[in-house]
Amino acid sequence: MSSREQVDAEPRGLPSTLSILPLKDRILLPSSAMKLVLTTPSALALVDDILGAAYVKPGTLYVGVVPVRRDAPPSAGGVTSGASQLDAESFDAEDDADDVRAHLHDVGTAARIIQIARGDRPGMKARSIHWSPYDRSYTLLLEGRCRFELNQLSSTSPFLVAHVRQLDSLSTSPFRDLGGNGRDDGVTADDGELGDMAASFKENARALVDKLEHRKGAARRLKSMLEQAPPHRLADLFVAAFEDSFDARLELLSTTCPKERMRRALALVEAQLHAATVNADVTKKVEGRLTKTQREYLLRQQMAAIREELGEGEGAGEEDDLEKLRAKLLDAAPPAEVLKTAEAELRKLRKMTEQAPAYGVTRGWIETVASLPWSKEAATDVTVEASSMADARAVLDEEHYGLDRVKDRIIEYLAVRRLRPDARPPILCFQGPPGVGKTTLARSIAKVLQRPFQRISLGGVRDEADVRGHRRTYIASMPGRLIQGLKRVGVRDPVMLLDELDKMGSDSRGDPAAAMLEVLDPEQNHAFTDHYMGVPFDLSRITFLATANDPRTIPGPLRDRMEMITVPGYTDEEKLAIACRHVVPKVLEEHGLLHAGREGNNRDANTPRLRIPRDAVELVVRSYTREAGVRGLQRCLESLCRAVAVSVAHESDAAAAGSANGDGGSSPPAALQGTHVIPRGADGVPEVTTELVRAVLGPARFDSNNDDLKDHHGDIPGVVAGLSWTAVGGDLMYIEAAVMPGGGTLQLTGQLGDVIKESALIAMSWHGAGGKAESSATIKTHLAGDGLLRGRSVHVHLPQGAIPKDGPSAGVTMCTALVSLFSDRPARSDTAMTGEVSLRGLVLPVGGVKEKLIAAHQNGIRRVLIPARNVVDVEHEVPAATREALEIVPCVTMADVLENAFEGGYRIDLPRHRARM
Ligand SMILES: Nc1ncnc2c1ncn2[C@@H]1O[C@H](COP(=O)(O)OP(=O)(O)OP(=O)(O)O)[C@@H](O)[C@H]1O
Repeated sequence: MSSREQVDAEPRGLPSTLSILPLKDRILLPSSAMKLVLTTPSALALVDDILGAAYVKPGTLYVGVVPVRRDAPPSAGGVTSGASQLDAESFDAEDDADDVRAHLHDVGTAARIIQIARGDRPGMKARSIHWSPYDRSYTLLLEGRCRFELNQLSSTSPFLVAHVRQLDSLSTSPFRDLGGNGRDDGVTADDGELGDMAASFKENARALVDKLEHRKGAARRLKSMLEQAPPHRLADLFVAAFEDSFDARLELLSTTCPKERMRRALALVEAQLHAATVNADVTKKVEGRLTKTQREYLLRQQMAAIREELGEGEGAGEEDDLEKLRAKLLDAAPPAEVLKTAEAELRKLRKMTEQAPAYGVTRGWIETVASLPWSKEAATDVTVEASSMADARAVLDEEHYGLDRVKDRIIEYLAVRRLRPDARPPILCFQGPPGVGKTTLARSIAKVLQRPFQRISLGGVRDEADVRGHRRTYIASMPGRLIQGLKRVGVRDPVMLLDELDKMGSDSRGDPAAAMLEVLDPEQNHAFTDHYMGVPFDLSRITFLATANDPRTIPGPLRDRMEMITVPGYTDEEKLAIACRHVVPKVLEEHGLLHAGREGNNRDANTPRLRIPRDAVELVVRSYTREAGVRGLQRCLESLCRAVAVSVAHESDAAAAGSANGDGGSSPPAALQGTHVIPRGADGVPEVTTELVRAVLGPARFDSNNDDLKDHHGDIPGVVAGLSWTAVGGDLMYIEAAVMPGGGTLQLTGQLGDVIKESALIAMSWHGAGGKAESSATIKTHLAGDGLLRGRSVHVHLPQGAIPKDGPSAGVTMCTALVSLFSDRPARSDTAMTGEVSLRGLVLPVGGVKEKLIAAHQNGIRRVLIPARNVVDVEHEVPAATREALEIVPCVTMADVLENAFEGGYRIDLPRHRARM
């Protein structure tokens, strides 16, 4: 603003002519103020005229503000910031005063000019080159003082001037002289009817202002104004403050009778009060009910609606998303009952905000339902065709070496499935030591059945919720492993392997085995209800298989539901064959040691970049692994591959750089070579020699020459070779017995389970006479009678204390060790034994004979004493090479064992030799 002038003087009455400011779309009421920014030529001329007057007469301080009729030409009226006005020049130049008058209303407001400020035209650039006299503006602050009737226009240029007739009193200013009385309209403050109406109006207005007080700061000011204003001003004051609509204001402006005005204002204030009361009540109620999240939701919805209105379309995004989810849900085609529940949840979701805690939970649940294979099945529902039985066998043979009996059993299983496709197949459980191919056999079955394969690992599962899921109310709850597996596999009829079923435990968090019972029970599993899902899923189309290392630890009821198939451990020869045919190619491929295709060196695809000859594998089998399966062997071969990889990778680099000299061209530089120099065969291909095996794997881990007990046990009474079965397969184990100072007790050491401890007690109490009634000479009575137990105890130790041992099959070995101890005769060094012993000296059959005999064979044992009833297993299970290498002696009683355990036989009556301490 370049200048500012304060114009201030009080007039006594309105002059008969007034300069007129036509105003479009807005109405200035008496008793209210208005700011106008004037930019049109006529308005500028009007203000110029006021300012240019040498003597400012009181009458010139007024302008007449007259509303423009709605039907005036649209071009009429120049809009400026914060104000709109009619530009008199915008009327057709030909129009005479009467035409211009016709566009204006009959009643206007005489306004006192409170302030005039000069400025640039809004939107003008400060340094405009083409300045025009109109590139400027005036800002007027006007105060409405009284109504006037607009008569003829006396001039239309350069601005409008009109003859006017004052309608209201001019003497009171609502802003300065609130207590004044208006006179000239013939109304007095004590006019009875107006006074009553004013009182009632004030009461309502007060109540209204109270209701609005907390929203509008101005309401408080208005309240005091209403209290003090004379009755005939009340209506104007109120409408100016509360009514924004042009029509309502125009109506009041046009109502010249003060009583009529008051009547209208009274109706208005009552209506406003009613609306405000209802509004306040509703708001109160709604606010009471709305939680913070709901309020957020409401606001978000409004925001979404606004965005939609603006065409930003983001509001539709979430809806689209939920629509997609619904489509996915319908696509999954769950049973009607499940669909109904899911749809209900979806409806709930639509009413929630994304920030609500329940939103994620509900959405996660619906997504899980939508991604489960409720009706999707594997592409081929194979009931193995007659011709494909041979194919099935071929697949099994191709992927697994040996295991003929296991494969036979699998083929039988497949054949029954073909003949009775509708029957529920038995659940096969492959039991055996680790790394013997149980998992891969299950995979082969899936391949034969052409079904997707899914492995569910149950090792270490202690919580029922792992199987059956957590209820949705838990934080971070999710479905159990079964449902998760189904979600991953994507069909409802996969082959599902329950791996390591025996490693499932149970604790305070429930019994997962019980849940597993339901999964495997054909009577129940068609409606398996996961806690998280809360709706049943039909598991009956799944082909379940299971694996276990030690089936004894599978709970009885679960074991009864399955058919156990033993996958025995391998002999060294079998391991060698498996390694050469399956494991070596596999590890070479995994380490990038097969040529991918024709390369610069002209190698064919899949020719190895590393050769691992049979003697190297054999060395690994014999000296670096002691296991029933081939997992440790595989790990050793992988170590060898890694050691060679550096050299081969370097060779590749060199070949790429064009400096290679065939395969055997360049050796890695010293920095890369590490500690191993990789030898090459005659054709230049790197080769794993036995020396390299020793260099990479270190000293032999299982060198039998280091075993002192094995070397010397033939000389020591009380030390006997037993054959045991552990989770890693068969093993040869020396049991040592000695007499120690003590109180006549039996002491056992070597990480033993309960069953083996019982066997030791039985061995102690065993009737030395082989169960004959006439002899009561048990070992214990013998020891006591001989005075050997006086002040002494027997100590039996099973070496390799780090390995847990349990089971009854050490019974005969412990008896023999005690007899050897007390008879002071060493047992035969070439003989090992296994068998459970009864209290009366009978030798009972045991498990794991195949692994035990293999272990005996591998450890250079020549004779084995086994329970007579296990002979049949030997014929079925034990490889011919092992059978032929061993002298197998069946035993019925302990007498038979002792007869064969000592050089030159053994007579049953216990000798009274002192045992060596
Ligand atoms: N008879 C076999 N023929 C070919 N490969 C075999 C044979 N037995 C085992 N393997 C190989 O040994 C590896 C280990 O087998 P797998 O994982 O199936 O053992 P597992 O018995 O399931 O062991 P775990 O009890 O620890 O799960 C696999 O790579 C598999 O190919």
